[in-house]
Amino acid sequence: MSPSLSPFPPIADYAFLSDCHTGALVAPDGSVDWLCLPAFDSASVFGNLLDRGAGSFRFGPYDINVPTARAYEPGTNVMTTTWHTPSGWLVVRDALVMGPRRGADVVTPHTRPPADDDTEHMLVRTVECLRGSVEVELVCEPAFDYGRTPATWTLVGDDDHTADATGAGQTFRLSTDMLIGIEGGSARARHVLSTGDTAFCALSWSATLAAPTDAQDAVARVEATIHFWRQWLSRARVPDHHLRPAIERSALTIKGLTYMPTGATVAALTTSLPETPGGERNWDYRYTWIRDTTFTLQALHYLNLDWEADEFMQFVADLEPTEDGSLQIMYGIDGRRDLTESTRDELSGYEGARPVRIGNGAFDQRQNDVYGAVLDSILLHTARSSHLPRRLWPLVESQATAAMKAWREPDQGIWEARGKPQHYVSSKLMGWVALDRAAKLAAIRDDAEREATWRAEADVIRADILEHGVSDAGVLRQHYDTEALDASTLLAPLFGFLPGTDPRIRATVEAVERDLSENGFVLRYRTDETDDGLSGKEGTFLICSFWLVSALATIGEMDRANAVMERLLRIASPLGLYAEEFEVERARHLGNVPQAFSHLALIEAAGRIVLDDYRRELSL
Ligand SMILES: OC[C@H]1O[C@H](O[C@H]2O[C@H](CO)[C@@H](O)[C@H](O)[C@H]2O)[C@H](O)[C@@H](O)[C@@H]1O
Repeated sequence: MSPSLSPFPPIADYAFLSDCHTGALVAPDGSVDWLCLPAFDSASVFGNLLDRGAGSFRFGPYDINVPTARAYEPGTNVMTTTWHTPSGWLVVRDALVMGPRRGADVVTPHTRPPADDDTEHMLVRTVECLRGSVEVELVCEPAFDYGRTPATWTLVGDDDHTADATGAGQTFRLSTDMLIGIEGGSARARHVLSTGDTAFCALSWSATLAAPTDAQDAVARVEATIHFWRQWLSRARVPDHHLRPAIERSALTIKGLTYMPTGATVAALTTSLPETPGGERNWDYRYTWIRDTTFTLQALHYLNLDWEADEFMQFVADLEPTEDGSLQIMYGIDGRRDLTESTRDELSGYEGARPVRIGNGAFDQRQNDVYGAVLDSILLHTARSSHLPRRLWPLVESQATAAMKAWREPDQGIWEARGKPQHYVSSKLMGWVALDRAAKLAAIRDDAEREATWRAEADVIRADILEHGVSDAGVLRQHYDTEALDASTLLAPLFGFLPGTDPRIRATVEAVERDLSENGFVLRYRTDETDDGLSGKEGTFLICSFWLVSALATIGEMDRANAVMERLLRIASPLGLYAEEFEVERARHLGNVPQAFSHLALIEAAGRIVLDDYRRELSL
């Protein structure tokens, strides 16, 4: 389907709202095209993102679809859309409501703020007419269970201001100060506002279905949400630098991808936004990857948001391991282990990209980097809090033991290739990270015996990589049986496997920059050189481009690092968001959005540019 004729808005045009239980995507025309209830990984009730008949909720001026301006309320995940129509001006504000923060503002990084779980399970949309007179419309057309079940509407009370939508065993309530009419599966309202008039609508899905009583109440809830996000952000230490707005938007996005009840984070808000336009590289990212989340923790620690990271450590410590004692590579946001993948073949997919996948078949893959990711986080946690919590020690032992057993084996690698297992260099180097960090943790515990065992194994892994994983040109390669490049080898300097002064690191960074880049954006690998078990060429991978910034900083090439960073800032979405990939030819975002990987790597890259030494700042 030609993008110019596509009924689907570009991926980068969506605004992201979150209440840290679920999130919504709002299209420029004021339509909520993605919302899963009650949690990130629940079935969608508004799924227009993946099929134009799978549910939407529009609120905005009647007959005008292109807004004048869209922006987040500064320092928040609350959206403001300004509309200029032939007859006047409107401002709409959209928020997934967070309740007021009670108690004193907490300043120490390790103290959990009080009453933080104040989500109201409610989407509130307010409108004010600034000048003239404008007709506002509301069209709420849910389709439960990823579009399978249209809503049955029931008016509540006798004033036509409240209606319940039911389907697939779920009910939510629509409340508004406009008069609701029911037409089949949709609830509709239209109302003319004049200068100074306000109106609101709200969807609520908590057990009580409590809703705002009037527009003033609705505005107060939006204000409370603004206050919540600003208070949250005020606790982050963000460098005073021109990168500050990008760091702040990334911090707010990462927090917005966190599931508050457990502290787990989702890799992205969405499922099945294609990595290859019209292709099969469509994945469900609404789960918690150990790798993605432990990388996120680094970013949170860097921002001084240690208690957020502490929550996740508790989540990891409580996870149910597999039969051999190791962790899965990913879990549900509630800690569940089974994420069996299925397809929803009745959905068209975004711009025809099929299949739409629910669940993720990678959940039981062998990916040997995961032990290093966990142990690096535990060391970071220990360094930041100046002690190694006793309940984490069994995890250190089990992950180090698993890494000792696993590192010699081939695996699916950090990119979760669905092809033949290989001896991926980045998996081996994360194996080195696992045993290096385990040895350091044993030293902190005065356990000389384990320290010596784990250090000796780390040395063996390092020697193995340097013998089998380096090409004749002195460049780290993708796996032991190929000359192909892979951007994940940039992790070598970022995790301290070799220093930036080592010629092999310089050669690797420069090879990726020169041979794995398109117009300065980095591919994770070349799909024509790598059998990942899938068809189609993908876009450049944004985390890899941010890694290049960080890696260039480690080899002292600050001008080049800055140049790549500035290029990356220029391709951010108009609201400062990043999807997973960027297609250079058409200058568009691809893949799931917003993607934690991209935002957390932005924070690390910014940290390395601003500080020159990110890990020193992390006290490692
Ligand atoms: O490319 C194939 C794989 O793509 C997805 O994995 C990617 O996303 C993960 C979550 O951010 C990330 O941890 C991984 O490194 C990426 O390659 C997908 O989830 C996999 O099922 C798929 O095989």
